[in-house]
Amino acid sequence: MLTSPRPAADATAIGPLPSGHPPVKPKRVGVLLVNLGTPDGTDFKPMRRYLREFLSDKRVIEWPRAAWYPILYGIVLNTRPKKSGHAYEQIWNRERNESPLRTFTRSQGEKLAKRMAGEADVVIDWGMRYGSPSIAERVEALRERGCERILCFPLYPQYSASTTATVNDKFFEHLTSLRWMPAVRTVPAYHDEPVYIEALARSIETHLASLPFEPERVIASYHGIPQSYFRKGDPYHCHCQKTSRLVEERLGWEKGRFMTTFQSRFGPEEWLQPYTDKTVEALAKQGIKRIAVLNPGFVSDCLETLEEIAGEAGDIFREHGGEHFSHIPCLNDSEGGMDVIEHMVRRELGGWIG
Ligand SMILES: C=CC1=C(C)c2cc3[nH]c(cc4nc(cc5[nH]c(cc1n2)c(C)c5CCC(=O)O)C(CCC(=O)O)=C4C)c(C)c3C=C
Ligand SMILES: [Fe+2]
Ligand SMILES: [Fe+2]
Repeated sequence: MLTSPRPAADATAIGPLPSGHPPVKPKRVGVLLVNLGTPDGTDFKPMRRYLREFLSDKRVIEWPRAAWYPILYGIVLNTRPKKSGHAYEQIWNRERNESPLRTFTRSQGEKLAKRMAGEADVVIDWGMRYGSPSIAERVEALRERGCERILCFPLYPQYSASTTATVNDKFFEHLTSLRWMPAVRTVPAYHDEPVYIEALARSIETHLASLPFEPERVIASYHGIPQSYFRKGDPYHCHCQKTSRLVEERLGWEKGRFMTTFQSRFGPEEWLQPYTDKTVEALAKQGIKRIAVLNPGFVSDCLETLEEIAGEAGDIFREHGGEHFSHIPCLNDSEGGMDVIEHMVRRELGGWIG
């Protein structure tokens, strides 16, 4: 729990309380940053617990339960925890014994609290859709501090039902259990916000300037979703394309140097294309020797960016004749990244603060 240093409002301002009255708390405004989630450890048990919660979510896997559960419980949860645990081991933050996603999310919360320190009675907290700290736990912690208004911020620049909506679902689900429900708001997608586009463009320029080579192609690789979700009306694909178009316009490069792809296929369906791994392979085969890849859809580096892109995609590129591969880090808790988070929070708190 991260609080601005201003003293709390005077809780006794309403006068003496009748006996048996529950304690009166100072009125505060809470901000809850929520990212996807992460296992508590890389061993089979915590991995299975996390994957079970994640892959049981109907917003993530939309197949009928009667078809999906036999596969989930019969195959996926017996095989994937070991494989994923091994992948997480490659990127695990051993100092804190946690995944990078949790480390970055915590740091974003702490840095946001410092940036909001001038605001009276604003409390910043963070949680995860799957695993810990849970949304319910952190909403309760905010209410304990007197937050009668809560802004829930799903940390996804591009909206998808499989990410943004499921965070909001879980948030609202907890509210249904409360007698005294806080007033709530949720932060919308910000795929085309100028502050976000500028932060991405600058992170690309800064990173490229630090490289000993000049990439012939720079690829914006987004997490994919099944094409069927897109056909049912999920705006995610359009949000990704718009982010890429705006970044490309801002960079002002020659046409064709900046590309957009989709990574992390899961299951037998067709996912959004072009696929990142296939594109990287094709570029290497075409004789392209130098590329850089960024992940604009991820607010923090995580398994999908550090292992799948910085690791695997780099290997694929080199195996097929590429020579220089560089991963451009996510905005994480950088100044530019924090500018984006602070901008969105201040805008969405309009009328609640200041
Ligand atoms: C049908 C399956 C999946 C959909 C749809 C999906 C959408 C989606 N996911 C992210 C962001 C992240 N996904 C992460 C891991 C991950 N995603 C899926 C499946 C779907 N994702 C799986 C099976 C996994 C786990 C991989 C494993 O452990 O084996 C992560 C990484 C979490 C971490 O701790 O590092 C993120 C982040 C987005 C943005 C998205 C749709 C827009
Ligand atoms: Fe995912
Ligand atoms: Fe589209």
